[in-house]
Formats: sequence, C-alpha cells, structure tokens
Amino acid sequence: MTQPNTLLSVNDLVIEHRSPGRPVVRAVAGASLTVNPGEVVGLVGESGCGKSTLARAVCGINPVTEGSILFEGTPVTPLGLRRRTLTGIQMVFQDPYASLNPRRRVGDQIADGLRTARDTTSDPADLLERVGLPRDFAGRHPHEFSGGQRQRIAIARALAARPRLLIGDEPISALDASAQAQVATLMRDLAVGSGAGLLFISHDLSVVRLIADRIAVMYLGKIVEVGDTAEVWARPRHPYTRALLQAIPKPDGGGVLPAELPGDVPDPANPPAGCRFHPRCPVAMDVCRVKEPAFGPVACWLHEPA
Ligand SMILES: Nc1ncnc2c1ncn2[C@@H]1O[C@H](COP(=O)(O)OP(=O)(O)OP(=O)(O)O)[C@@H](O)[C@H]1O
Repeated sequence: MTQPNTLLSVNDLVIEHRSPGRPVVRAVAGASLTVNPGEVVGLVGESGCGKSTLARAVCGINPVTEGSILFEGTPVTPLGLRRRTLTGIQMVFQDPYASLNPRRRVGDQIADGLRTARDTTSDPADLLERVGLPRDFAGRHPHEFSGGQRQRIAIARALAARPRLLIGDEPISALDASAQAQVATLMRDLAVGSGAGLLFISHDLSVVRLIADRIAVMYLGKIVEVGDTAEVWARPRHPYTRALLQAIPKPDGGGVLPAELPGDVPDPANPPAGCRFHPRCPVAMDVCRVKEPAFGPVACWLHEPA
C-alpha cells in the first residue's frame, strides 16, 4: 500500500511496445511497486520479463500505456534527455562502456551532474573519492579504466546530480564477479546514506539479498511477489519465487535451473491465458489455467486472500 512519504509509486502500470507490422508487446502488463526514501528495493526476474521497460518508464524514457507512475506524488511523463536529468531520478545502466562519453574527461562528465544539482561548491574529484577512486582520475578518459572503475564513475556522475531516487538497471551484470558485490554495496551505501531510494534491478538474487530491504519478483510483465528480503528468502510463497531461489548458482558452480522450472519465459506478445506462470508451474491447479490471480503481495491462487 502507498504510504504518505512514498517516493516512487508504480500503479497498475502497463507499457506496450508497438512497431509496424509486428504484434504489440505488452512488456509491462499491470505492475505495481513502491520505493520509500532511504529504502533499497530489488527488482528481480528472468531476462525479458519487463524490468528494463519498467525502469525506463520511471525515468521518463518509455511512455506509459495505462496506469500511473508517481514520483514524490507527481505523475512521471516522457521527457527529453535534458529535462530528464532535472527530475531527481538518476539511472545507472548495465554497460559502463556505452553510458560514458569516451571523448570527454571523467571530471567533466561528473561536473554535468553537479551543474544539474546547481552544486557550485563540490569538485568532481570529491565524487570520485566517494566512490572509492583516486581524485586524479578526473583528468583522464573512460577508456583508461576497467569495467568496475567505469561503473563507479557512472555512479559518481549520477550521485553528483543529488538524486532522490537512484535506479540501477542491471548495473553489475557486465562486471567481473569480484567487482559485482562491491559495486552493488557501494550503490546501496551511497543512496541510503544520502536519504535517496534505490531501485536495484538484477537477475543476481544473491547480490539482491545482500543489499535490498525489499524484493519484488517480476514474471512476464507482472510483479508476482513483494516482501521484505529476509522474509521472502526464508519463506518464498509464489512458485516462481521458489524456483528462482532454487536456481541460484551454488558456490561450487553447479547451480542450474531446477527441474520444476522448465522452458523459457513465454512471448509477452502472446501470453498464456489465466496465470501467466501456469505452463511452467509445478503446482498449477484448474483455476490457474483460466483465471488470472490479481491480488498482492503474492499473485498466486494458492495464496488467495481469505
Ligand atoms: N523497443 C522495443 N520494441 C519491441 N519489444 C521490446 C522493446 N523493448 C523491449 N521489448 C520486449 O519487451 C519484453 C521485455 O523487455 P525488457 O528489456 O523490459 O525485459 P528485461 O526483464 O529487462 O530483460 P533483460 O534483463 O534481458 O534486459 C521483451 O520481450 C523484449 O523483447
């Protein structure tokens, strides 16, 4: 339920992708989610379930088809790049090679963020220090750095704009395993330390467990379970959440998708009738094949409210 101080409130959001001669793709199909100030929400789900589409709509990149996105109570609408930087929402993208301008010095790119926040006292090097990098990196170019260092620079640039909401769209998936937990923890510490909310999108559940206060599980355009991270981890209720948790790679490298979760995510242009998860669900009942469960925090007929 939306609290009075809710920072971000996504309500019954639908986002369709339309391209000429192709079927409409309902990438987000009625998803609801909240983020509070100082809170980290982990959004997880398999590739193609709509996580990036949702995140890009929150930033004003993708237009909303139905439903609403409220940031500090005000509807988010599509904005051009320049105005997007002024909204108090900053996004860190998956690929730190593509998201930094290769021709501009790192310090100048961070200075863009400081200008957005009308911060005339901070130095770009101060932001580099906050993300654990040497101050003299400011005079160098992105190609001189590793993926992990570039992602720290992208985080420094985002933080320079003093966001009230930081979004990480798979910000660690292109990094070496050794850098992943460090960069995720850094994002958490810096966002929460400044009172901002963090929506952290990842398919790496072990990292989400490390940093998120709450976890939202997305399947084929819908949020199927939301709860406190420790609670969901200890007692996953949706069969999809259970399957995802069982599929986490084991330390010996032997992790695989469990037998209970066969096949791939269905095509969002042609979703199954009833519960979207039923063709892959090990405990599907007759009702699941014909009627969609719409209730929260667990959208599953096994958890129908009394
Ligand atoms: N511009 C687009 N036009 C048509 N279909 C799109 C477009 N962008 C995304 N899609 C489709 O929408 C669905 C959701 O994609 P999205 O990238 O949001 O998922 P995701 O969960 O973020 O996946 P990933 O982790 O692989 O990025 C997919 O089926 C994708 O192919």
